[in-house]
Amino acid sequence: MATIIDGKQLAKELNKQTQKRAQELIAKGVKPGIAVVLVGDDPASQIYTRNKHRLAERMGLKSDLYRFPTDVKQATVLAAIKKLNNDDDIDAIIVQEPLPNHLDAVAITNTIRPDKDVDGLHPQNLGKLFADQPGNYPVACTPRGIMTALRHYNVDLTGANVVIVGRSILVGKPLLALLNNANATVTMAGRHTKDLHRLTRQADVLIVATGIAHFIGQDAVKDGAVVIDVGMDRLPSGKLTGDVDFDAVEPVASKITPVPGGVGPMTIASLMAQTVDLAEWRRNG
Ligand SMILES: Nc1nc(=O)c2c([nH]1)NC[C@@H]1CN(c3ccc(C(=O)N[C@@H](CCC(=O)O)C(=O)O)cc3)C=[N+]21
Repeated sequence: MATIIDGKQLAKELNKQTQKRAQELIAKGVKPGIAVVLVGDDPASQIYTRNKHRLAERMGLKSDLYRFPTDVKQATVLAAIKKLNNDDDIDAIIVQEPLPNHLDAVAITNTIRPDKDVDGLHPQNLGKLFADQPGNYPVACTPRGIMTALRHYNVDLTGANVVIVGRSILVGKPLLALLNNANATVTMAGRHTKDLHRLTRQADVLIVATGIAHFIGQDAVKDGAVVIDVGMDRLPSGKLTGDVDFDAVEPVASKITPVPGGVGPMTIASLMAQTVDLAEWRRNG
């Protein structure tokens, strides 16, 4: 029987603190603002966009959505970002991933002002993270939320064997840096990894971000492992599920995140916290 890592509850506590910090800023005449650029109709992005907008409004933050059709031109997206870069009411800019193939995602990312880059995707922010530089800079919200959850549930990372399955710039790569900076021994795996299950069975902490429903079953998990599921997948029935077969893995894990109610709410709570951080940092350094 594993301890369930209750991301929903933990997010609630974090959101309370963020709301308090936001209210203090608002009292000083600064209303933290977030702008979301959404292209097309990716289902995970739609869940994310809806939930974060709802929470931002509840916290009294400014939350703007810029929605474009799938066939939008590169120049239109770049112009929207440049306008947001110069808008003093906007502290945080998100460009939802995935972007359609005809858009140049690298050029788009590089256009976002680093001090408004709430996803921590700009090479300047990623570079600081990989160099473990001190100081204030944004870090991708899902990795930030996962680190908060691991800390809260007293998962000892020093010397731990951590295996990350999934190498995306939004989840896997920043997690690699954060965990490495926390003295874990990190292995990055992906679809090309040979004998993947033999590798995942060695993990003290297994983090899965593949986007493939129930990719990890009981045979892929070591007894007593901590299992973090970043997946946000739909079963043919339409039900929301994760990359981990929760019912099969929960009996062998020591701690495990559910989907929904695990990493997702922590991502959104981290996004709100980091939006307030950016509002403070941009004004006070
Ligand atoms: N630039 C960028 N940054 C992202 O962080 C990003 C992105 N693009 N594109 C899409 C994915 C997906 N994502 C989610 C975050 C939270 C939930 C979430 O709140 N999940 C709830 C779902 C509850 C419900 O069903 O509404 C839960 O897990 O409990 C979902 C999805 C962030 N992403």
